[in-house]
Amino acid sequence: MHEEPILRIDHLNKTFGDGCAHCQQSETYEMKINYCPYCSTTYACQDISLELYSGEILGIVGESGSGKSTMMQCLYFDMDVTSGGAYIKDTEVEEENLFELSSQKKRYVRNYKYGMVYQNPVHGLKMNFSSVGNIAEKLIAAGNRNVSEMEAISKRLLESVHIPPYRMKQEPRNFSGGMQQRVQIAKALSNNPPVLFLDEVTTGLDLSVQANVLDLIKNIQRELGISMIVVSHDLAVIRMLADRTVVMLDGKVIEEGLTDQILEDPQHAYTQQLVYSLL
Ligand SMILES: Nc1ncnc2c1ncn2[C@@H]1O[C@H](COP(=O)(O)OP(=O)(O)OP(=O)(O)O)[C@@H](O)[C@H]1O
Repeated sequence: MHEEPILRIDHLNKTFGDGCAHCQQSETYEMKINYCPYCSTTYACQDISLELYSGEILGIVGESGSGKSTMMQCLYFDMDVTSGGAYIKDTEVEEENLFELSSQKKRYVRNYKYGMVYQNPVHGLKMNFSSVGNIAEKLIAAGNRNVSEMEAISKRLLESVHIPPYRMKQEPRNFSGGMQQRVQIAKALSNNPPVLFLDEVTTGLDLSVQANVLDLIKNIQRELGISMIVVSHDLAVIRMLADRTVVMLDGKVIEEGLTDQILEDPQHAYTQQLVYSLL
């Protein structure tokens, strides 16, 4: 299945703070963790290079604070990177570093090439819009102006994530956590993006609801062949979804490989700990 990647991340760095003489010397003790106690700078993502291939689910696993969400937010242009590049297979922006695009081109990538599902639905949904209205908002951002067409697309998408028709005109703030996540997924799928980012989408949901959302994601991937980056601190979630897995610790990639391989033969001590905790 693997030829040219659909998305390539190249030496991504994201730092919160300006650094100091201590932490800028990269081999000091402090840099083995990602926080400098002298100047409070956090090196949230350090030299991350990854490839996402067409039709695969790439899992990113790591403990809280390892830099997973920061990486996703940089990719989705929610925050600026400190340095590095990202490249997507697309005729409009081929060969261009996505982080250096004009804001107009970034909007194009965000609206047509990417979908994002946040851990907290508040970040992905307008809680005072109806569910249909939430999806229409994304369609409008991509230039659609035909009201009846937008309504039809929205209803079809909501149906595909099992939102019953009588709830489609309701505001997601009155929905359960699992339903809110399903509306977010429907919204992220509008405009048929080739790449979907999912950040801890089942964290905080109870186990049976988690299982439903994970099944839904797996089915969507099978039916639509969308490439996905799925972030979770929970290796059980990654095991269920991901074809390949990347393990992050203190802002760095410490191990990557086929998910089965990582599970059967983890190399890094931290990965071994993660895998054994599943047993
Ligand atoms: N806006 C910010 N300002 C300063 N530090 C930040 C900011 N956002 C994140 N960080 C720090 O960057 C590091 C990585 O955080 P990040 O949220 O990416 O980790 P994570 O692996 O996604 O964990 P979690 O799932 O708990 O969010 C942490 O040390 C965090 O405190």
